Amino acid sequence: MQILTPHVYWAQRHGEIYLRVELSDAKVRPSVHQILLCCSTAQAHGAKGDNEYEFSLEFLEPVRPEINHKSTQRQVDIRIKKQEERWWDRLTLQEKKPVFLAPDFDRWLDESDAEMELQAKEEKIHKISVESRVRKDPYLGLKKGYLFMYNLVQFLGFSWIFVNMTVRLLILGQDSFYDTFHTTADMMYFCQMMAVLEVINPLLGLAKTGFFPALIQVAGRNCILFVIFGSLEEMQNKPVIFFVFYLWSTIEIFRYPFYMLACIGTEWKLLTWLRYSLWIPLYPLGVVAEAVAVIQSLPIFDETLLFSLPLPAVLGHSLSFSYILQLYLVLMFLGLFINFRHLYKQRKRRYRSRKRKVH
Ligand SMILES: CCCCCCCCCCCCC[C@@H](O)CC(=O)SCCNC(=O)CCNC(=O)[C@H](O)C(C)(C)COP(=O)(O)OP(=O)(O)OC[C@H]1O[C@@H](n2cnc3c(N)ncnc32)[C@H](O)[C@@H]1OP(=O)(O)O
Repeated sequence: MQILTPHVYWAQRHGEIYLRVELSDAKVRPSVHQILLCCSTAQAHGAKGDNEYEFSLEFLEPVRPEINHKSTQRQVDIRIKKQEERWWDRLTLQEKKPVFLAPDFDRWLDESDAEMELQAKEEKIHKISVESRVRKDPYLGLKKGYLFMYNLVQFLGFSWIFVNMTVRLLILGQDSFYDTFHTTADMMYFCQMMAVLEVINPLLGLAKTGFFPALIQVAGRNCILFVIFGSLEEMQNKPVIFFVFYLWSTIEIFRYPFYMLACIGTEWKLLTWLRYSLWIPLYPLGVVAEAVAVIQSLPIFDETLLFSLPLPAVLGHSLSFSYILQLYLVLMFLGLFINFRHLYKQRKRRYRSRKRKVH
């Protein structure tokens, strides 16, 4: 029986060499020593029938001694690890390619494609490790359950306010503006007191909300609700309350259900779009409405001297709370800027990562 040389096809990745030997039903005896691969196959079926086949390759750079090989009915697949993870310019030490060797176009990648493949593999491994770390959290179910209930309660509260105001507007028209506070304030107090949890949640690692944006949001609204509307009876029948409450509840009836779905790993595209788009007109309108409320309250604080700070006689009797509110007016627009930027980034991040997932 004569010894023949089989056709060998090759491809590489940064860390590995793939060889495919076109022989069927081969019993392979491969051995690799630093850079020399000797491969003999006993009694294989090749193009010239049953024969003994043999080939050897002197690799461009050192490889690891372990060889992974698998014979199938059609071919022999050999995988060899490179000693150093590096892209090779060619397979063999000799510049001239042996005649039995050819590229394996089924596996062939050029260097940049292989890099992208490597990157995709690393990203997949990273994702799996993050997911398994998250899965390891024994309280995950409890945390999600708590957040789900919190969001549900807020959704119901704000929906009640929104529906109540809408129905009253449809029935009473503009007259409904004047008693918004008396009909909805209790529920708004409840929802906004609960909203303090939105500042605490990120501190406890329960939600991924930004701490400062949440603080600005909750502190800003509660200042308007409790200090301006709650403590000044003269403000409580002003139409501005209608606009403030309506703008607040309009965003919340979309934001909380969006979070509820996130807690159970679901998403509705339209709801996501509304959560990440409605704030664009609503936020500035909300700040303007709140600013109008603050401006309307200034003379009332001056008159009633409520919350005024006592001063030494040489400086006058007291400092009206309206001065603090004027400073707050400036802070409001600073808060608007910070949160607008935050929400803009959240929107961009959301749509950028969604686009990437599609490809
Ligand atoms: C230091 C003293 C400060 C004094 C401040 C003085 C200045 C005050 C100025 C204040 C101006 C306020 C004006 C305002 O009251 C006017 C209005 O509200 S008008 C109505 C329109 N308003 C809005 O649209 C704002 C609504 N509010 C918000 O969007 C949030 O409160 C805000 C904190 C601003 C942003 O939210 P967040 O950072 O949470 O963004 P995301 O929604 O993208 O969430 C990020 C990820 O966290 C997950 N998450 C968040 N919360 C929950 C939750 N409760 N349950 C479950 N999951 C939650 C969310 O799913 C996101 O996860 P992922 O990234 O995986 O998608």
